[in-house]
Amino acid sequence: ASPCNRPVPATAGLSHDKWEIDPMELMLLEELGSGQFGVVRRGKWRGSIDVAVKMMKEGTMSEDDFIDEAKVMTKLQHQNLVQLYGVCSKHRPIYIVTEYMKHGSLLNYLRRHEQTLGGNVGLLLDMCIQVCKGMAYLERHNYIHRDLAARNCLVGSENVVKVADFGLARYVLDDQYTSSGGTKFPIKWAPPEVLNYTRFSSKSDIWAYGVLMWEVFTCGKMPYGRLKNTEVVDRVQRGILLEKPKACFKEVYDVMRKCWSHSPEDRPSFRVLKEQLVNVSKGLL
Ligand SMILES: CN(C)c1ccc2c(c1)CCN(c1cccc(-c3cc(Nc4ccc(C(=O)N5CCOCC5)cn4)c(=O)n(C)c3)c1CO)C2=O
Repeated sequence: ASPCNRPVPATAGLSHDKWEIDPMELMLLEELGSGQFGVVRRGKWRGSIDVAVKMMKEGTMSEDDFIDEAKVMTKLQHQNLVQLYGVCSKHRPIYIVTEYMKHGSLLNYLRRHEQTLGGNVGLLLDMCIQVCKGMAYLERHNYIHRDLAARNCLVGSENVVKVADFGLARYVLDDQYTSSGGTKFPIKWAPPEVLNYTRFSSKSDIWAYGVLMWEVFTCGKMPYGRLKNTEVVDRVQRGILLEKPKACFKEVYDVMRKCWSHSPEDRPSFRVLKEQLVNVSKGLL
């Protein structure tokens, strides 16, 4: 019974936020690298579950807004999305705890395995289709990634590819990253309406997805090579597109070009794109 002798509601204690992870249940292991928010380490949750733990560096993230959003993000569940398990928000720095992907970023994986991947168009196309499936799920849930690129996808065992860090761009405090004039803004993955009005949508994710396909079929080359951001903006505004990668069939390049239609309405949805890519894949193999 409670102090005032009123019966204790059966739900007491269960209201503990289920996206809140008890840091006592986490064992931190080696460092995996560092990103926008600071160091990320591998860890074990409840002794056996492999996790990655982002330890939020002070001043890098609008934490309260993120903690609110975390409730929504834990509900986004798909085999091609890196799962958010929860947050440790009762201490500072806060931790973001996600599924662990043992081969790291897709970009580094492509660069490291260019010799074996370069000739395997079927595998490259399959990686693109996996990312498309994850993005189609986000699109269905009206969730915009805002920074889709090979560097923000992760690779697990058996060439499983998953989309990571979706939606986090909204919580970055570094305006070099958030403003389109900033040095860290992903200009090379941005469509005209984002360059001009920072108007993000699932159709701006589609443009970025086209660039991701180009990254995959070039095994991790830098789009537009060493061109300066101002030169890339000028080309994109004038409708000059990335060239066809050598390893790429014309059908696949035609899909990329559709993703780079100048007006968002002319770009396909991820739902439509997935059907097209699966058909191309059946046709080629
Ligand atoms: C605002 N935006 C878009 C953000 C915000 C934060 C981040 C990112 C974007 C993307 C980068 N990033 C970040 C930083 C550091 C780690 C992770 C990161 C790295 C993982 N895995 C691995 C595994 C292995 C290796 C590795 O060392 N190697 C070398 C040997 O051969 C195998 C691979 C690296 N990472 C992993 O599973 N997660 C969930 C996150 C991540 C991804 O999460 C962030 O933390």
